[in-house]
Amino acid sequence: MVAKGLEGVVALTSEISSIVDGVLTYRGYDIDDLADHATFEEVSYLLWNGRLPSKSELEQLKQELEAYAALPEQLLEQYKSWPLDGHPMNFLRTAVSALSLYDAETEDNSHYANYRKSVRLTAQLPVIVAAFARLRAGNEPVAPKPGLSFAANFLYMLNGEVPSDVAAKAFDKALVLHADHELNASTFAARVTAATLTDIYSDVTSAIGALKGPLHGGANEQVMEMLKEIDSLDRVETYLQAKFDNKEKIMGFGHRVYKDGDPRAKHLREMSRQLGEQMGETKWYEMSIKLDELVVSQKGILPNVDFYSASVYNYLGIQSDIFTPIFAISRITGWTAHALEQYSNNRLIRPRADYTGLVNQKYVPIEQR
Ligand SMILES: CC(=O)SCCNC(=O)CCNC(=O)[C@H](O)C(C)(C)COP(=O)(O)OP(=O)(O)OC[C@H]1O[C@@H](n2cnc3c(N)ncnc32)[C@H](O)[C@@H]1OP(=O)(O)O
Ligand SMILES: O=C([O-])CC(=O)C(=O)O
Repeated sequence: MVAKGLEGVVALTSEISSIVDGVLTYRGYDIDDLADHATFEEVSYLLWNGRLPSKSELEQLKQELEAYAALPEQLLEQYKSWPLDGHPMNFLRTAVSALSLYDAETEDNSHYANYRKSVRLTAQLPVIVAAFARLRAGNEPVAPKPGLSFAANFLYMLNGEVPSDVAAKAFDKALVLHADHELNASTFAARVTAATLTDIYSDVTSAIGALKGPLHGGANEQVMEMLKEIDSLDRVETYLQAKFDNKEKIMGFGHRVYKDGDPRAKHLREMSRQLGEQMGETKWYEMSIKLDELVVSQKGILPNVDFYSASVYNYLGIQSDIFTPIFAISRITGWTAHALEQYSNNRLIRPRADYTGLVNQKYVPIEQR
């Protein structure tokens, strides 16, 4: 029996995050609790180490994140010669792969070296994404500002201005909500890669490639494109009806594991409402609410994490093709925590396929074909 899409298959054990009866936990902490109280730096430490940091451990992590953020100067120079008109996820995937060439520890698969690389990658991903966004707009990259939180620093490097407290807090919460999610497709890709005992840059490169797809992390960008295409509240119904008639999927809805709703969506919905009100531009929030009500009432399918994150990032002034890279900036902590776990108790991941192709073929010389 083939489990198409591996639905319901338990492929491995993990102590990192769990989804049971619609409740998501990181290391045993309910996502609602973490979203309301924890910072992204604390959550990163939690995912990697299995416990919340003490004050001094958190301080040390913050210092490491600041110290590791600088990209190799040569690589930063090279970025300027790379094509900047492609998708930012292609740039990010290539940039992470290129980083492996500049790291003396790339081939060191000891736990401590891989832990250091996890922190380094977490520090460097936002720098890469912000540098890309600025270079393609014809601006010079902005170096990270010591003393800012991880979330505030990304917005600072992107826009060249220290963000408001409201924006930095909202972004921090979005990062917390996206940090890990059990055996989602990109994390599975990272673990399959790690299970060959290759290096952690390879694991993350695989994961970025998997996250980019519109059925996974790429959906947040598609949601914003949909909102922009609809563009006004009174067009939502007609737009949706046409989608339903054409049997097209509505981006940001549905989930392989959650059938009664994604616990992260309510936080993002509330953030979208608050940001919309604060900015005096509730249109994107109101359209999202209407889409949500109609998809739920007509199809019984609920919004996932990608749905309200789109309007949240849009309210924060971020361009829609940077949404999925932002997902990666957060999920890098989950990917690397899973890679560390995989290396610590490894077995090659190699399932079987049920062969349904031709049989008994005989080679025919090319002249006779
Ligand atoms: C961070 C994340 O990765 S969250 C997910 C982000 N992806 C999206 O938002 C893309 C839109 N959603 C989807 O494509 C799917 O719901 C997925 C990929 C998330 C889950 O896929 P699966 O578990 O394989 O469910 P599947 O695609 O088989 O859907 C089951 C049924 O619900 C329908 N359905 C699922 N999602 C949607 C949707 N967004 N819009 C309309 N119908 C949908 C399917 O058409 C299918 O109907 P059928 O049984 O009549 O054929
Ligand atoms: O778990 C999944 O299939 C997708 C998801 O929601 C995530 O990666 O956050």
